Amino acid sequence: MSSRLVVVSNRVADPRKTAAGGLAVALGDVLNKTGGLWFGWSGKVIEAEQGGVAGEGEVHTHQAGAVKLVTVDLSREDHDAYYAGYSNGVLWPVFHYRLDLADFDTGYIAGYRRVNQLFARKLLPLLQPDDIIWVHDYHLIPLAAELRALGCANRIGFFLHIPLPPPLILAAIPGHDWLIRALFSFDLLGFQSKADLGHFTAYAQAEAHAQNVGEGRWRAFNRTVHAGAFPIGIDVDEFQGLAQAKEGLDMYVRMKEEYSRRKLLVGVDRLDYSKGLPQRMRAFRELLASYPDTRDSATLIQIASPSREDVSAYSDILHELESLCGSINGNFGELDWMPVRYMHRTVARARLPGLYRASRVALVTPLRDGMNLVAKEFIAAQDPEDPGVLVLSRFAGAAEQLRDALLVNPYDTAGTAAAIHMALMMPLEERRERHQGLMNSIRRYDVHWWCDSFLEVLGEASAEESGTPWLRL
Ligand SMILES: O=P(O)(O)OC[C@H]1O[C@H](O[C@H]2O[C@H](CO)[C@@H](O)[C@H](O)[C@H]2O)[C@H](O)[C@@H](O)[C@@H]1O
Ligand SMILES: O=c1ccn([C@@H]2O[C@H](COP(=O)(O)OP(=O)(O)O)[C@@H](O)[C@H]2O)c(=O)[nH]1
Repeated sequence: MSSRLVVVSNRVADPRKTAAGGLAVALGDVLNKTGGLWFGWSGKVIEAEQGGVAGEGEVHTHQAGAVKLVTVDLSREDHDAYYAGYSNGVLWPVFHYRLDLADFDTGYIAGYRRVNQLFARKLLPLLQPDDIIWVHDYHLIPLAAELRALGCANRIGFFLHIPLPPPLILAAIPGHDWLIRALFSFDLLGFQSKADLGHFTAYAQAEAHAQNVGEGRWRAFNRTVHAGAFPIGIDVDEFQGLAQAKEGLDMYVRMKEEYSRRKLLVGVDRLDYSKGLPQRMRAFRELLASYPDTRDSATLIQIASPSREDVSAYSDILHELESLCGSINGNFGELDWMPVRYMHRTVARARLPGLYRASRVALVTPLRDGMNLVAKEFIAAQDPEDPGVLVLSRFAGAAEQLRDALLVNPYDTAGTAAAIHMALMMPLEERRERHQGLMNSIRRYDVHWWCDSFLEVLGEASAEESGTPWLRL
């Protein structure tokens, strides 16, 4: 591809360093290879007494290997309305089917628009005419429309990393029509799964009266947009390399020694209500209660990395989880065995492959998840001769691809406990067969496939076909 790639996302990270959160990890992998420009929020919030004025952000430029990182600071007011407020207080819960947790009655939308306009203003002067722009995630749905309003005629694609719910859930958002109209300013829309794509096309037809004008092409508001499912993957070789590097090997050896008498289960998640952590703990408690052979032998290491602590639903889940872990250890623990080891901390990504490889079972049981890269990392890190078993929620985007995992309904406590027990007892031959099937899938649909196939379709979308770029919001 000769055009330069310009990636825009809320979260930007030095691609040579590790980051918690699947989006930053995946984009770091992609940009490390292609080079280009990565634009987004600096992660810095400027308080009013430091001169933080709503709408104005200082721009920082930093060369990180082949990637030019350009980031903008946000004022406290903008950050609170755009990130904590509209993105994570409205869009995140609704897109994860949690209308009960959404904070609709707010003025957040003004801050959300203000930051998208700020991003458009700061990005526009950095663009070259044949740049391909790839915008990521729910924080930036109106960005193409704002760029178009400033005269940007570049090809612009959008990838949604989180689920898209069915039309009647989406329609609960005040101004949902405005959001979906904004999507039509892009040339290509990518979703994580066929289910999410189906929800978009159902919404587009029912609410926006979109017409299907060819394979994957939808016309509404005088614009034609392509839409497709592009499930994100991982860089399998890079992850396996981490497993073989010193830190990965040290971790593996330490875990194997420490748990030589036990079967290790592992969970690695941001502490987010979408990840189903309390439900997982209840299933683990049910396992210990109903399958006595697991007592004194199964140990669950749960890493819950801190996330979005300024949104109240996140502090509620922390207390619930801590109390469940405490009661499981209190009720089932012995002097020489604690069933749950819980850490509220981010663990460096380089240490995870060793932990995954030493574990017999991974519990990836979100109530909803766009994809879930931890599931794929766990598979990549296994020893094919003696692999662990993946217990995976049917509500993770990854479940559409990873059919050889043990698929569970995380709301069904007894059913999930039974699946965990089956995973712990699974004979070697079946573990190998399932692992082989899972490896084939993550290798075929890896992060390079994701990036190449998205950019190929975006490259084919022509300006004439997309129609007038000046879609007014
Ligand atoms: O940036 P944060 O608010 O700290 O949150 C971290 C990221 O969480 C979400 O990740 C999603 O993208 C993953 C990769 O596609 C996917 O596997 C996972 O299922 C999603 O939850 C969020 O979408 C990102 O924007 C955040 O950066
Ligand atoms: O303590 C942690 C927790 C998570 N991760 C990484 O963060 C990403 C999480 O991505 P996923 O798609 O599973 O979920 P998200 O957090 O993006 O919703 C994975 O690459 C994990 O290896 C990490 O490095 N350290």
